[in-house]
Amino acid sequence: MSIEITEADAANELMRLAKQIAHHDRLYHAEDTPEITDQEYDALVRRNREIEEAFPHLVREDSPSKNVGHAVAASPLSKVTHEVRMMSLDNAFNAAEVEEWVARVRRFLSLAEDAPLAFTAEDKIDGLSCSLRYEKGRLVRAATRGDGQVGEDVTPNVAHISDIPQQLDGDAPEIFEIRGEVYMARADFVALNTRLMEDARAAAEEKREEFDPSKVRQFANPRNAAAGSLRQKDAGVTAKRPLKFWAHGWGAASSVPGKTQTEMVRQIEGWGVPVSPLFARFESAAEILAHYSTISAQRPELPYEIDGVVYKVDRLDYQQRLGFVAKAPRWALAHKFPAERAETTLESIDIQVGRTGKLTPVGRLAPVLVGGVTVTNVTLHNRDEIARLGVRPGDRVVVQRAGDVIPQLVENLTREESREPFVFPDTCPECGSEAVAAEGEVDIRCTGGLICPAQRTERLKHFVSRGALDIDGLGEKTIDQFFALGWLESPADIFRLKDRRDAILALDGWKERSVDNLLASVEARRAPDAARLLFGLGIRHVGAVTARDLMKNFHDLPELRAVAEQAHAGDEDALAALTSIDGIGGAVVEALGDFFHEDHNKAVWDDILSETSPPRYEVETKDSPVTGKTVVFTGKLETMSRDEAKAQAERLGAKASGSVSAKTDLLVAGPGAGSKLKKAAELGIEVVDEASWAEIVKAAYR
Ligand SMILES: NC(=O)c1ccc[n+]([C@@H]2O[C@H](COP(=O)([O-])OP(=O)(O)OC[C@H]3O[C@@H](n4cnc5c(N)ncnc54)[C@H](O)[C@@H]3O)[C@@H](O)[C@H]2O)c1
Ligand SMILES: [Zn+2]
Repeated sequence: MSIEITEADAANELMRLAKQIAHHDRLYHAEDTPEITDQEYDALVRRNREIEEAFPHLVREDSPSKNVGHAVAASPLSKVTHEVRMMSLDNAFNAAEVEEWVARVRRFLSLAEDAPLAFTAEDKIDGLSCSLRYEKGRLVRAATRGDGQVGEDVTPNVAHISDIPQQLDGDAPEIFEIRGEVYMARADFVALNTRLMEDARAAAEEKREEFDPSKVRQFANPRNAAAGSLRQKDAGVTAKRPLKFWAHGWGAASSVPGKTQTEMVRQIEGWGVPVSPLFARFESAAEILAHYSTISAQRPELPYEIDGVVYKVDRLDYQQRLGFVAKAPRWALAHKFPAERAETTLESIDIQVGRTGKLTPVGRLAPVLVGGVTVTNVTLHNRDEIARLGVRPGDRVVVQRAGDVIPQLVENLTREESREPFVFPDTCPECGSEAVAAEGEVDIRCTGGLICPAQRTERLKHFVSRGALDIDGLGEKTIDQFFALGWLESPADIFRLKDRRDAILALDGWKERSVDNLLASVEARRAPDAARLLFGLGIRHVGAVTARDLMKNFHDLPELRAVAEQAHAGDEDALAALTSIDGIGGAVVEALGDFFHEDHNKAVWDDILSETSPPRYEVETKDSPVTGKTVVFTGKLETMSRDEAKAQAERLGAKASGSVSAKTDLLVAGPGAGSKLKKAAELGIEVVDEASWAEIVKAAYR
């Protein structure tokens, strides 16, 4: 993602993000009462990272990218300084990011592409990190991570966690600090919340007070429950909470009895400390990604919550060489499950005006990570959709994004019938023209047409696009810039850019060659294809195919306009001339009539035709065995659309018809052909399949 902000804005935003993230770190790590979801938090962290990557010299001393967790200064528990700093993990949200990490590791170690490189992979349990210091195999101190340097002493508390042995089995080194996660199983978490509620109810009854369930403090998730239960001044409270533990690493150690992560994890297990049952060793990126899929499939059935899979480079000498960046090891990566649904705040509803004048409401969201990408906007489609969801700025909403699908707003969590609904504007926010919905349509459109700036730039972009005039070198940014300079008031101005050669050259980023190339591609369209030009005007209902159908019948643009205007004025013959064309119906006739009814459209049209001279439109035909014959297509075509097949037939000088009759010469039948195929057989008409048809077409062009 590229960041498009000025340096001053970047510095400001980094300052704001540092404050915001520190605030949420405190609520989450120190108080176990997060105010925003993890997806919203992760989006803030991502944004911070992206800006820092774009402006490395602006990275702050107090940058969230350098800090782990939260300082424990205010904690009532005693403090423990970690001998070896406790770290966080870098995140990946998709396979590509994992592969990038593997490639980075290989580059760092200068490993050849085929050199062996093994990894471990295990589920990332959602609890809180805990360090257990064993001396001569005896547990002497347990501590939370805190800010990575200083944590809280929870030695008396872990005495109540049966997964944590007071004495290790077998031979342990002089000093060995086991690190892992204290967590709460899902069922225990649910039971705990239920018990907290019941206890509060009983207490209220005893005191003969009114019971208000909304005042009872319950835990938001098992992670917060585990943290809140472990970090208790009174270890007696911890004793009543069903906490568990598993190990995933180590810190200070007088000796390390293994050469790989795998050997070490098995050793720790051998000392009687649980490790993940899903821990395994793999030989490649593909294999760890496969394990990720296996674990994500099992996730719903696991008795505890996990939020991803952790990969580590297996060889400890490699880990040593890779070392650390900022706050995480280079040799490990957390591949997080991207939440496909996330909660956030709808901050405002903006109305955007499209090329055809359609007013589209866009929801601006507090940034949130959904499906692994930061989402800040969501389309609200139209007025009806806003009414259906009952959304207004300020509402808490659920956003969903699966795969590459664009994000959708699927639910409003703040539905209160009493509040005033959002009022959809009845004027265009761009030009102030009236905005109306046509009979029976849900979409609301600006009636400003080519005088509406939103429609003008969008129409210009469409005008030069591939399917229309196809002018190289006039990209969206250039159009926006030229438009802002007042150089592109109407499409015809494109053909007058040659008079601004020096002015363009004076702009940033333009060189003699690029200006000459641009002007040359404009000149190459002085005699444009009439159907493409017509399509380029962006008249409603006149798409590329319709534009071609119209031009095939009227051959030049002034003739088309004359007929359209006559039809609009009520001329029956003109109307019939239009509607007798295959594929042209009332909507097209009405749209053309409306277009030529507006003076500003007529002016644009005349202007374009004064700058260009499209040659008479003729469908160029090729000689072939089907020239002059009638062809019918039926069944499913696999390599082309029905429209394309018909266009091919026309270029070969054949007539494409929709029904089989005695006049039919050839039937092209794809799979699923039914009655037409039967009729052709009865009439003794030649039948070929799609492949043979393609051969006929190819032969004609040889
Ligand atoms: N909602 C909020 O306001 C808020 C605020 C702060 C943090 N958070 C959440 O907390 C997380 C960030 O915290 P973090 O910095 O501890 O990072 P993290 O939890 O994403 O990853 C680092 C931790 O993962 C743990 N872990 C679990 N399984 C592991 C394994 N197999 N191997 C190694 N480590 C393993 C370790 O304890 C390690 O410290 C994010 O998920 C974030 O969304 C939320
Ligand atoms: Zn408008």
